Amino acid sequence: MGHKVRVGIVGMGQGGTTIYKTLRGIEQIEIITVCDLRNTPGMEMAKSDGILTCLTLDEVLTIEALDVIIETTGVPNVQAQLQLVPKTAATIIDSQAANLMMLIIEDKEKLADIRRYRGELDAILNSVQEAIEVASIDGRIKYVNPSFSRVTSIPAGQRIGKNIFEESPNGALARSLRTHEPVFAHRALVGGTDVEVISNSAPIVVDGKMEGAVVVFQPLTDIYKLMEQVRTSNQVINDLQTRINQISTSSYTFDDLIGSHPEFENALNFARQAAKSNSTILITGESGTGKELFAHAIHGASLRWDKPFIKVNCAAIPETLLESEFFGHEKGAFTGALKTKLGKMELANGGTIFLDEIGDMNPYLQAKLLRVLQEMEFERVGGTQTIKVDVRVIAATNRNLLEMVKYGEFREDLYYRLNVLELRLPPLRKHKEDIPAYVQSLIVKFNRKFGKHVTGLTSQAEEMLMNYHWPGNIREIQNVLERAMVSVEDEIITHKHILNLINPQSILEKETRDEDIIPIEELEKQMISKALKRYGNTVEGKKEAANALRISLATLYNKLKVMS
Ligand SMILES: Nc1ncnc2c1ncn2[C@@H]1O[C@H](COP(=O)(O)OP(=O)(O)OP(=O)(O)O)[C@@H](O)[C@H]1O
Repeated sequence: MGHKVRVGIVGMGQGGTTIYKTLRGIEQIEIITVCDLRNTPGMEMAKSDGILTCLTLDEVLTIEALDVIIETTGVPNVQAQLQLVPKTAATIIDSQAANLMMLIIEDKEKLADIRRYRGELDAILNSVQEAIEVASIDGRIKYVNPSFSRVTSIPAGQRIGKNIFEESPNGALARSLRTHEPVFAHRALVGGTDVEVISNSAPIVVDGKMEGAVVVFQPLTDIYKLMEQVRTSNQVINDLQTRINQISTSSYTFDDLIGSHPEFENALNFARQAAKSNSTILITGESGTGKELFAHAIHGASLRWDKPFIKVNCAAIPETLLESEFFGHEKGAFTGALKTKLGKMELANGGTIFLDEIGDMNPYLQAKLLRVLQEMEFERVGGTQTIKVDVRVIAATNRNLLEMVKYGEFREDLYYRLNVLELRLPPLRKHKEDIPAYVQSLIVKFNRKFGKHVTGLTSQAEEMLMNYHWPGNIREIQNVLERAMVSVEDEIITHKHILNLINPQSILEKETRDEDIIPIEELEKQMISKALKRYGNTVEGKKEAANALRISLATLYNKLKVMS
């Protein structure tokens, strides 16, 4: 390689600086000096590059062996002085020639800029998921990005050069070209394909003149996929929410149980003992005697207190769902089983499952439950994997299971499995002495709820409550008190507030005490109304009532006719 061309630049304004910047990147050129009487940014730059800087042309001219001096000042004096430099010493490029040089350089720089933009744009267009297509104002397709080909399966080569008015005359792009307006959320098939897309298009305007248009679109399937993902995520959130709701660590303790009558005390003591063991407990008692409350308290006092307490109301779940409620199901186990779902048994793992209304469980499930109680293992509906759990079972019922066993309505083996420890809760009428304490606690509770200041009840009202039969037990006394508290205006509840709230028929029933002898006919009436109260006045209820009374349904209807 020959020797480098040694250059000096006179005038380091904008032009000189541009020339400087360009020349310094060229390997065959060595910039020896730059010159300007002002300290321009170009001078600064050269200084920091380690180039000799001069303030006057004279200084430049003292430097020997410059091959070329580029003059960019355009100042006549300077030009004149330079003309005197002998051609053999250095070639002078004057300001005109330098201007020309600058124009060429600037153009080259612009081109480089454009190339850079183009590179960036290509990278963007190639990386977006959306399909992009550009057409010129006459409809000629000029560009499609790779996503366009992915979405439509049309290779770029088969699309570019064609006319959009022929290919997709009703698409958003053609429409924007026709109307000169943007188009939003246009749903259509991409021309010649069955790909449904949703597109947005806009005119391309250069210097106020529309030169073409661009369309951006996504296949609906992509959007559906996204929606599907959103739906699945929502499902997960919902599942977790229900799980959180289901997993209630029990909220009641033995301290919440009011009552000091010996019969109630016995139940309490028994329950406290039972809480310490892991044995299955069967809680029996009429409706509203506090079976659920006891179950909570037992769990709360057991070693499992910090683990889940899961309640299943065996009567409330439709029979078809009961099995999946209990054992969960695998995805696709049946129509509608879109996701794998954990059953209550799995949710209760480590804790306690409370099987309320166990007497209402269907025979098929009774058999399944028996196996779970024996082995503590089961399979999800539609699943093959055996799942092992450690769950304490507390069951409750207001029905006479032993009797149901006798009549084949409840599995005997299951009954004995459940009835390891039996906690019998006395009906309220058996521990009436506890009524004043209940009432007092309810008054406190409802004062808070209704913002009242009731202090108690008259002795006549209290006597009325004591004499009542309370078929609905504590739940009923709660309802009666709540309604009385709504109507009371003073601080004392009187018998008038209560009179209409309790069922006089029950007082009548109460009056025939156990030891009284009453006419058989009367007893029959009482038994029939008791049975109907228990099973309900519906056709189904009457069937069950007839069953329990051991008479045919027809006989029951006859007797009811006579009674009314
Ligand atoms: N000993 C008690 N002290 C205070 N409140 C009680 C007591 N027993 C029950 N209760 C309250 O009485 C209501 C009924 O109790 P719970 O739901 O436990 O009865 P249950 O026997 O499970 O009834 P069912 O068989 O109808 O489901 C609840 O509001 C409960 O808090």
